[in-house]
Amino acid sequence: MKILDKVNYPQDVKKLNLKELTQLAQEIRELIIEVVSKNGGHLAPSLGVVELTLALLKVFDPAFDRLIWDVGHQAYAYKILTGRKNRFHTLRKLGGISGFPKPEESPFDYFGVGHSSTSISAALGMAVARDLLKNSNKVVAIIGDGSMTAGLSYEGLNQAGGLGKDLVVILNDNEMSISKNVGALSSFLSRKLSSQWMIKFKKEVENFFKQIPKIGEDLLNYAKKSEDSLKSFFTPGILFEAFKFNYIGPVDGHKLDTLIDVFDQVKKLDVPVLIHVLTKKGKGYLPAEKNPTYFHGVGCFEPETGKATKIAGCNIPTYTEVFGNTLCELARKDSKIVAITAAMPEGTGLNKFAEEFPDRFFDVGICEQHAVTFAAGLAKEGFKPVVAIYSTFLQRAYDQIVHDVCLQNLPVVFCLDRGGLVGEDGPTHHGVFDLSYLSHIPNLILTAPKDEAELQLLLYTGLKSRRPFVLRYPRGRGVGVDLSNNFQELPIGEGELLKQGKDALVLGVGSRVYPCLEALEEITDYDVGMYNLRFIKPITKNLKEIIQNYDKLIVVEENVLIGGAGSIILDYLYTYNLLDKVNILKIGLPDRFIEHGSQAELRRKYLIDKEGIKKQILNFLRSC
Ligand SMILES: Cc1ncc(C[n+]2csc(CCOP(=O)(O)OP(=O)(O)O)c2C)c(N)n1
Ligand SMILES: CC(=O)[C@@H](O)[C@H](O)COP(=O)(O)O
Ligand SMILES: [Mg+2]
Repeated sequence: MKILDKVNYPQDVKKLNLKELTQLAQEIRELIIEVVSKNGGHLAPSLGVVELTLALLKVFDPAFDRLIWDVGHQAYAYKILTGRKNRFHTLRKLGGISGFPKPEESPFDYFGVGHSSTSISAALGMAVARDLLKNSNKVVAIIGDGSMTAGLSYEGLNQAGGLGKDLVVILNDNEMSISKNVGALSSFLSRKLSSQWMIKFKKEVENFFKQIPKIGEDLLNYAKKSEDSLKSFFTPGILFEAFKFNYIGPVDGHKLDTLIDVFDQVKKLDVPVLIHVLTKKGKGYLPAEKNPTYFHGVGCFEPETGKATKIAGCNIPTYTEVFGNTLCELARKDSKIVAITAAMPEGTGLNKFAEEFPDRFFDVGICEQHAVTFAAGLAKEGFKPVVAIYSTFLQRAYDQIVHDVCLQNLPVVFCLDRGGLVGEDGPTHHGVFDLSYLSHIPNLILTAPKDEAELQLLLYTGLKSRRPFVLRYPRGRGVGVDLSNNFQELPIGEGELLKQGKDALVLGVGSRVYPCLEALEEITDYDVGMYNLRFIKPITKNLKEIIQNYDKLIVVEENVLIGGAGSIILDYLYTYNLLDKVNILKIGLPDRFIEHGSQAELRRKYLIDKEGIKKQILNFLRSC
């Protein structure tokens, strides 16, 4: 019988002895590999913290203590052991369990996460609340070394140390972000002292002092007393002790007995403690251990080999690939082009640029705010920075876009991948707000290519414009059009009429243009025109002429309706006193957080796929 068969909740874990826990770790890994090989997901991060999770649940009680995972992409074992073992096969499926801790899903998921580096601040808030309420629960934040590169983490550490609160921070250090971790902190953290080195060093110091006549013994005793401070000078402890955290570590994150002992000791303390745990990303599954970057967030694969189970016959490039290749092509002819990512070179497609132009590529770590202002500094000096950050993660750098780039009208090009519904990552990751949070910023040019070829032209245009310029494009493959090989600038603020029609005009945005065209092909009762609204800002300057013959307009976008392209068109009609002459339908996403599921399922459910668009257009035209 499997140990896992008799384990459903943390209280079941507490009953297990070391041997049973070790067996359970193996069984949990097998379950995670089996399910993720079918559903996709964050395999390597989750495999790396199985022992850490077991030790946490052995010592702490998540029904009483607050356990806050940072990002939460590594919490699969935690989900399995907190009542969701029997639903784990629904991971990231529409209607299934989320790939991230989600309070609506379980009380054990105490705080919602998905964007990195929030755990320490949230945990500190809970610790302060606990003390104000005179409660006695422990509060534990579990944060990775990559997430520790974000400034927000230090804001939390700083206040926590200042307040001196009873707070536990567990630093899960696997020396990896998605790619190899970057920055001074990463190299500082990996200054791990091998115990052999320390023992040899101490022996030599002892022998040295013993040779000193008369005072040697006293010096040796003094040295022994100061050994701890000497040691902390060499270990990363010195950094965290500067924040008034009591540093413990580094601890082997796969040795269950050690972890349980350390957690038991720490549980008795009532001061800020940081436990530095060393783990291996992908632990226990060789393909993931060998390639933790690929297996950080992976699609379906064959468990036996780790090989991706490819979607048959699909060789259309992704928007990401087209962006990365095109930027390399442009950078070969323009040495002023530099590229910036916030810890996501592979995800944004900048990995090829990094290989070809290592001196002009910058991975700043999970530091989106810094990335934007760093780009502004480069732009100020005449460079042409391209900042590639997912739409959802750029939300974190809103003020830097306003204050450091647009107000100074600096030529920074922002490439927002994952613009629109992203699918299985769900509400924390859907890039469905960018048209709303960017379109009101003065000086900013905001665009959405209808296909991968237009992405190339807009990227070229953006770099030529020497203006703050945004391209937003969807997760996934292009539509399969031929790519451009001779770039020409697109006129700023001009869209393109794709189809004549006399009864109504559809204004499509980005990824929705082709589904709109396909929908119009099936609408035979009406003669509906189609316009590609490739510039959301500045709105098409001759729009008045374009729409003057229509009394019905339909705007279609993969963005929330509030503040999106449809709102901008409404403002436009209001400004030119056209509101009473035109009936307008806005098709987009509702004022709510969209759940996880496949991109196709979600687009279908929220009526922004071809069928949904067709249905909404017909209902609208019939009602007019
Ligand atoms: C604000 C933000 N930027 C980027 C990401 C994308 N992201 C998710 S996990 C991750 C790396 C996290 O590294 P680490 O904290 O060390 O966790 P590990 O995967 O190594 O367990 C990144 C960059 C994110 N979730 N949030
Ligand atoms: C956990 C996290 O935030 C990233 O791993 C994200 O899931 C990557 O998304 P893509 O899979 O779209 O690159
Ligand atoms: Mg890491």
